[in-house]
Amino acid sequence: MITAARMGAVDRNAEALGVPRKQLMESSGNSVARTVREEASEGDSVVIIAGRGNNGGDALVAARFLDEYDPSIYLLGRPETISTDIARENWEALEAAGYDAEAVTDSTDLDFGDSAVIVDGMLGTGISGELREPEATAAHEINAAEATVVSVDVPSGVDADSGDVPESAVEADRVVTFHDGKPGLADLDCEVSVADIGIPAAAERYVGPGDLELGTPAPDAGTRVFVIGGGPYTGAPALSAQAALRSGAELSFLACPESIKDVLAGYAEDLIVQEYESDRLSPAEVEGLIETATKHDDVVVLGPGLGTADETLEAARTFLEEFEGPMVVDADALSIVPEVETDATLICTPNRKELAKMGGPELDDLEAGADEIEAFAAELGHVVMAKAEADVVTDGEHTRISTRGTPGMTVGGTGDTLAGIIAAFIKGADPLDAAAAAAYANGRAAERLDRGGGLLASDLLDELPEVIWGER
Ligand SMILES: NC(=O)C1=CN([C@@H]2O[C@H](COP(=O)(O)OP(=O)(O)OC[C@H]3O[C@@H](n4cnc5c(N)ncnc54)[C@H](O)[C@@H]3O)[C@@H](O)[C@H]2O)[C@@H](O)CC1
Ligand SMILES: [K+]
Repeated sequence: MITAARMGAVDRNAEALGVPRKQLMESSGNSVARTVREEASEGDSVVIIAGRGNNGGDALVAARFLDEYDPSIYLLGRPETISTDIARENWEALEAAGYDAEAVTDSTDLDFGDSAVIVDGMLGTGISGELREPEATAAHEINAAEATVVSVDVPSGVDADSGDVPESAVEADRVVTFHDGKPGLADLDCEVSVADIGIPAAAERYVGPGDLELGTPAPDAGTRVFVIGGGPYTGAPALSAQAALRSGAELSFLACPESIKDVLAGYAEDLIVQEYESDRLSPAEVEGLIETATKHDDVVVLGPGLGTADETLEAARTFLEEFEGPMVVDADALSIVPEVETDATLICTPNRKELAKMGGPELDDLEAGADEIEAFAAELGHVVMAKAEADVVTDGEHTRISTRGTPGMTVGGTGDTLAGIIAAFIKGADPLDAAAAAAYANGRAAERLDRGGGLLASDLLDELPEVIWGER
């Protein structure tokens, strides 16, 4: 099953792989025509009703594959208002080739005659709200006709994600949906078939610009990120906190020992540093940290630079068990995740060594071991983002791989920037989508900068907004 938003992302990834939407539209139209041929007999008449979006574009393509029925083609609305280039090009192709194609603005002009099959290509996944005119009346007429109704992708009006069926929606006999099943079609009382339209498997498997678009939050998401890190180290938490800001977080707070407060604050004036008394994180601090994070509805990054002192790990464990909000767990805090019982959403970001230390698979090649990582995430009950040349991100059910990035990223600190980006992306999002988008952004930032060697994690910071808002 695939949601409309994810479908849009996969479709964009396909385009980046060299399979443009217009090519997919050609396959979609062809597969609709195949179903029409199953329903129509020789000499039957076929009517095609196209809306002004890509759903209509699919239907217009189908017309070219149905010459044997000499179909009557209706476009709902004026051709100038067709909303996408590829749909318009398919309309113009029909006109140029002399098809019986007519634009109607008043649906009462539709004439189905004694048609055997009506193709409903009015609205697909781009619908919002109740059907408007001329679609509403057209749907009414379609439902009143005797013909077999073949709907393109979804019966027009039905919400492909939620399954909401407004009263005005088309009642289909058959639906030809594309690439994968849609959750909103599961309960419909009609025959639904899934057509393979030639989207490469890599468009789902490997993160691309579509994942970035899907996983990037709205600019007004208002996320406050709270990095709990530092003690023995200072660079790591500062990189995470700054990466979160560069990725759209509204505020980045850092909790750290008093002894390093000035060092952290000195890295950037944008960081807000909240100190605690002891030299490293210890159980005494936990209650106060949870209170702060809960009060501000924070996304927490736990781990960067914390060190592995027993009392620190004890404190991290209590934090993980008691804080209920979303958390990115990195570095030293990772090893305790398997022992922790929590309903909170954790995104764990281990490298190869940390993955093994968590009890996960020992792998040289993460991509080759993606299934094992997926099984480990399922057992763990959290999202795992395993980092190496290829990053494997999985929620235990679905797995995506990021091959973005450069060899220069083996430099220290690029995992800390990644943790900060995930934190900025995660609020209200599907954690898998957020993590996949973050991996893409971090890797792309490096790709844009790479001059062969000498990359610094801090170089990525400036580049992140260019990638996230420039390329999405
Ligand atoms: N995403 C993909 O990978 C692919 C999508 N394809 C097709 O593209 C469709 C989605 O296309 P679009 O995003 O252009 O959207 P649609 O074609 O579903 O609808 C967009 C049009 O409907 C109008 N509209 C929206 N709400 C309305 C309402 N309540 N009443 C009347 N009109 C309304 C809009 O103004 C716009 O003109 C899919 O359903 C599918 O058929 C295929 O071409 C193949 C690949
Ligand atoms: K439709």
